[in-house]
Amino acid sequence: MKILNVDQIRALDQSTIEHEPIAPINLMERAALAFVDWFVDHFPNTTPVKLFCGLGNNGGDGLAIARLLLEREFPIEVYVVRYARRESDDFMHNHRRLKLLTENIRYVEVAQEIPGLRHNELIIDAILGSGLSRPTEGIVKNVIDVINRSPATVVAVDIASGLYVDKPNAPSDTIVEPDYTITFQLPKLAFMLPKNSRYVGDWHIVDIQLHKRYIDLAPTPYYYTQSRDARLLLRKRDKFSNKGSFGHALLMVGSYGKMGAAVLATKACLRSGVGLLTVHVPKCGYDILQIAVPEAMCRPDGNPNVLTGTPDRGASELGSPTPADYAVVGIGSGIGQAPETLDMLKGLLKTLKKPMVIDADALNLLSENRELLKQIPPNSILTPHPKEFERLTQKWDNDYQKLDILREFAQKYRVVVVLKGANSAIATPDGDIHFNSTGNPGLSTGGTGDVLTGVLTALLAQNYDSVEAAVLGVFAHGLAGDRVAAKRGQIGMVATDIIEALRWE
Ligand SMILES: NC(=O)C1=CN([C@@H]2O[C@H](COP(=O)(O)OP(=O)(O)OC[C@H]3O[C@@H](n4cnc5c(N)ncnc54)[C@H](OP(=O)(O)O)[C@@H]3O)[C@@H](O)[C@H]2O)[C@@H](O)CC1
Ligand SMILES: [K+]
Repeated sequence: MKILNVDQIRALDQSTIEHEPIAPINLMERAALAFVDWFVDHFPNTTPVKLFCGLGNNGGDGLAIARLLLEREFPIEVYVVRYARRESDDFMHNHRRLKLLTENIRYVEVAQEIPGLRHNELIIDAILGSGLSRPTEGIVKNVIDVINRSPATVVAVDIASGLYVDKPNAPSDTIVEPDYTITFQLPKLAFMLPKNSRYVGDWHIVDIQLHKRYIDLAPTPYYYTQSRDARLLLRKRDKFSNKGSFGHALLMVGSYGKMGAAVLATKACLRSGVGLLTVHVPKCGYDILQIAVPEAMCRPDGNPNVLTGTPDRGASELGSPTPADYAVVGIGSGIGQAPETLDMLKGLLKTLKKPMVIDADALNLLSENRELLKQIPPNSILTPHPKEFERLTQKWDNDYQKLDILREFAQKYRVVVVLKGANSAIATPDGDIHFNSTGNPGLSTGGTGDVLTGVLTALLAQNYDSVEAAVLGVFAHGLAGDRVAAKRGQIGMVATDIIEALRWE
């Protein structure tokens, strides 16, 4: 699903009006109805509602919502925040319609006119929407402060008042902190960014049938991966396939004390459809791996504790293939940062041409030796968490700058970068960024990154292209986390649960 910028959202509105065609006021009615459908599904009509609206079209939506909720017998009070003298046409229209139904519309121009808010009430925030052009101030700021201090549940219409759709707010900006945001048609870039989470809450999209062709043609670097997007990427298995059809992967993982990471990556790789899997581990990990995962072949390193890349004498794999002989190499989980391991990584980068998966300590080794970055095979997938990415690049002032740095890095080195976190951001060599929709805070626990490395290695081995593998793998990994959370909660979740919950249909 695409994420459009604020100018495109405005143009989409116009395009819908012209092409459907539909009168603007009827489009506003459609938006209000879609909001109300969600609302009545979530709150009983005994809940007292206070609705705050501004004077533009977000406020117009609010007035239409107020009328529709009154018709559904919600006890609702409407407060028009009069920050200016100019109302939009559709605001005026809905104001007239609402007045036919109720006298109970109040106007807030000074702080004394702001009502008290109680915990059993619901607040609907329709003060400012995507038309925000400057920081909130004066009476708008006062109202937002009162809303944010109140214990009431807050639902924002389209976007929290005071939050920009696609550019950074200043730390000093006053912005509504909603429990829910019900947004029209498309997700907004602001919703994807970690620092905005308190200004977004739990967000949901409602479909208001905006012009589909405009959306299809609109250029954008930003995408949001939902279930149907992921399903389109997933391939079915051919009836006549065999294990050779799904690639032979090599994982180079583990070190003394970190063999758990190796086992997790191995199991996840096998649970993600790889045809054959060889795992190169330091010699100390040989028994561990063979016992823990009988499905994988093991290539013990000559070194007892860390990876050097040189197999132990007597390692019995047929014809002793080199890493370049495998369909894909996944490297990093639990490998540590020993000098011998760095030498191994340097050697691999010199010889490997096919995309690799690079994670964890392999990324830390790269950040200590940035001259190696340009040797990474094109279309490799790197999976840093924000701290690892900062070490690879630089500090950022805000989440938008982080996206710029992410995009530039992926383009410069022609790699796919999975920046892990809530709404993991996947940057492609072409400059696109795909935000993931699955996953939950339960995934913030040791070993889940190793699981992802295994998943991505398996997908590359099966010949998914790197962007598809990253988008699909990250989605499936997060979805597995959501399944575990639904079954046993977020707090007790461990990485092994994620592996068990992976599904590929
Ligand atoms: N697009 C769509 O697809 C659909 C959109 N719909 C709805 O329309 C909403 C967008 O409406 P909108 O464009 O009228 O802007 P809105 O946010 O109501 O602001 C009003 C005006 O306030 C002003 N202003 C700006 N910042 C300010 C500040 N800090 N303090 C005070 N004033 C400030 C600014 O005017 P300015 O002063 O900059 O000229 C601005 O124009 C959208 O969120 C959705 O709810 C749906 O109905 C149907 C489908
Ligand atoms: K709003």
